[in-house]
Amino acid sequence: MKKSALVIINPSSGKEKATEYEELIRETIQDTYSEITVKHTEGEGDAIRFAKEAAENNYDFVISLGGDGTVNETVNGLAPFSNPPKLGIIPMGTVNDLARSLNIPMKHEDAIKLLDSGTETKIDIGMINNETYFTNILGIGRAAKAIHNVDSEEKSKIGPLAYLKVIGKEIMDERLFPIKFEMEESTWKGDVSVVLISLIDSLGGVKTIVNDVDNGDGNFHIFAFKHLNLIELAKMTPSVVMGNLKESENVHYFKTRQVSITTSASETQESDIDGEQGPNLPFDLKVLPQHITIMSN
Ligand SMILES: Nc1ncnc2c1ncn2[C@@H]1O[C@H](COP(=O)(O)OP(=O)(O)OP(=O)(O)O)[C@@H](O)[C@H]1O
Repeated sequence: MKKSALVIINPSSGKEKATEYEELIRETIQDTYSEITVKHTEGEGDAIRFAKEAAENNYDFVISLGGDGTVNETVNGLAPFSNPPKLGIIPMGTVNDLARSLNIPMKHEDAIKLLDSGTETKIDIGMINNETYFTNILGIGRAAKAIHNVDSEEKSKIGPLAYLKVIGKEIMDERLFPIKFEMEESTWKGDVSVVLISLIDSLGGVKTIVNDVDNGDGNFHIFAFKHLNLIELAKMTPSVVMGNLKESENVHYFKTRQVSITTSASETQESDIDGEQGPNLPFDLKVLPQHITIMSN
């Protein structure tokens, strides 16, 4: 049967090298996909639109070339469909959290090979208020934003400590906010400094920071930090380096498929989704278990 693939390229990603790989992708998948369409994004929202059109037109495969922002947009185009096309990722950004968590090689030629010879892996998708989707991490609180702005050169030099440094700057002026989690299993409320809700085991490009999260286990992993001041950060460093953050005394940890998150009426809390600005609280979060199939390693 004739199969069709759409290649979405963000030409601005990865030092503008994305378009160079167009031909190699065609050669790699043309035996399986007789109809290959290539579309280049020009700005925000294009990758969402292209992926949505592909799903509406019953494409079999959508390939996303770009950083986490482009992949997140592609997923937002595919996720509303009950049986979306398979997804391929060629990581071209600086962080590439989802690709790292799926062992997709950072070397582009190797990642392209997987489009044909990789293993199909089903991943969970997080759904916010029935309209926004994420694959990696949702952050709430000021320090959450800082995490995604960690310098990539520093990350490769000093690993997870690069995060502590950036967060350290942000928390000189720590401000706690009230939060309430209403889960299927229980309700919890308290004052926190920052909340991270993860679907994957890689955070900001460092794969070990949350090392017991299995992408595809059907759960959100919620880390609510009581404090992010310098003393607590110093105490937490071993847990962060070892990837067992949930054992830290400074962290309230919850694992759940579904959660409503609210703050007090007088608070406005912004969020950060997969490295991009997300909506403000309140949230109704649901996991769509193993909803998207990705070619991985
Ligand atoms: N042709 C284009 N020129 C400039 N920007 C674009 C273009 N197409 C899409 N964009 C923008 O690129 C952003 C996504 O970039 P993405 O995160 O994928 O790559 P990156 O910034 O290289 O990666 P990273 O964030 O990992 O460093 C989106 O905000 C989108 O608006």
